[in-house]
Amino acid sequence: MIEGLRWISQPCLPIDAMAADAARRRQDQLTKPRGSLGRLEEIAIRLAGLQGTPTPSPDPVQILLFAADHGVAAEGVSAFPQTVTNQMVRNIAGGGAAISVLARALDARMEITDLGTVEDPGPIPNVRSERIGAGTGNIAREPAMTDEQLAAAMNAGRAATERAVDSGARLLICGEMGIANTTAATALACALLDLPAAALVGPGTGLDEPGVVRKAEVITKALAIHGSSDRTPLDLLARLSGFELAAMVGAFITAAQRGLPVLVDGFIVSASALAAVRMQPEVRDWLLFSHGSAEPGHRRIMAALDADPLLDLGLRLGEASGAAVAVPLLRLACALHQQMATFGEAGVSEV
Ligand SMILES: Cc1cc2ncn([C@H]3O[C@H](COP(=O)(O)O)[C@@H](O)[C@H]3O)c2cc1C
Ligand SMILES: O=C(O)c1cccnc1
Repeated sequence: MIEGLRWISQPCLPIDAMAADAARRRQDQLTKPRGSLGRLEEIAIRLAGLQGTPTPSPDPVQILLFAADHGVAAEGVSAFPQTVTNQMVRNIAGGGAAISVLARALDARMEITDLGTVEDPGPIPNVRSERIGAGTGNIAREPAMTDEQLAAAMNAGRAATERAVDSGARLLICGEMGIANTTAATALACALLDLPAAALVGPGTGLDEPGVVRKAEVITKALAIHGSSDRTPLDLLARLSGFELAAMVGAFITAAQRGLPVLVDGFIVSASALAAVRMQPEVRDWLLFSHGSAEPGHRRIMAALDADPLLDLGLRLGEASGAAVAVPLLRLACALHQQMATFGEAGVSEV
């Protein structure tokens, strides 16, 4: 085990089956035909079991946003230049990005961490700097990161999650910003699922057809160098992913160990979730999934995780935007669970 990562194998917290059963019984007593609130019932029951309470709630919601650059951007695998990562970190912190608007509208807490964008013109207001390097290595030629960098990234995600737990957060959302990170996420997922690049590759920020073909070739090259099936998920994470992806893996494992439910965003975040589950299968119990991403490989990752995301809105942004959009659903599911009258209370006849 890599020095500084021994905590990965610590057990996850068990789910409170009694709280989930009590929530299920309450749902069946509320003034509606049994099961008629569909997945909203499921959400309340799941959260009750995860939070160990008859009064589940996603609030306070903590959003952790991790940003980093990717050496593989040099292969022309994104429709946008690498400098956009740092520019978008400033935009997110300045309030103008999609996630900035969503976090504000939801009154959610957000912490932004720069783990290594290539531009470094000094501190950015409201952004934590935990620079691990000036972006990762180009995975088409070399490993993305060293074991030391992997440990630093995963520990940054762990520490951010511990801060969230200690400050009373009841739902964790992770998001990312990193030009070319759909290439890293696709390579990682292909290696973990033992699938070829063509099975998962997609346009990311908007590559045209020839661009997607080139991107698949780059991923195929990366998989040939690093993707050997006898490598551990941790090794694949170091070789094929990115600092922000590794931080999210650390965050998810820590959340499950500390008992904090997670709402997983789109394609990129799901690749990290898959890696976390491969390292610690019990992490799966702590994950809810917000939406199906338009990035084609997302479906494969959802199938591998036996996940059925709540929404299907054609989103393909990242930044935790889809998870943020699903928060009102969780709020409404919990409000219904807590505030609806039972048949007995309302004097409504049961069958
Ligand atoms: C302006 C802008 C804002 C974004 N916000 C999220 N992403 C998303 O796009 C990137 C991944 O796509 P690819 O692998 O094709 O580069 C990530 O930063 C992801 O968060 C953005 C991308 C852009 C251009
Ligand atoms: O679903 C995502 O996370 C995604 C898809 C395309 C581009 N950026 C992010």
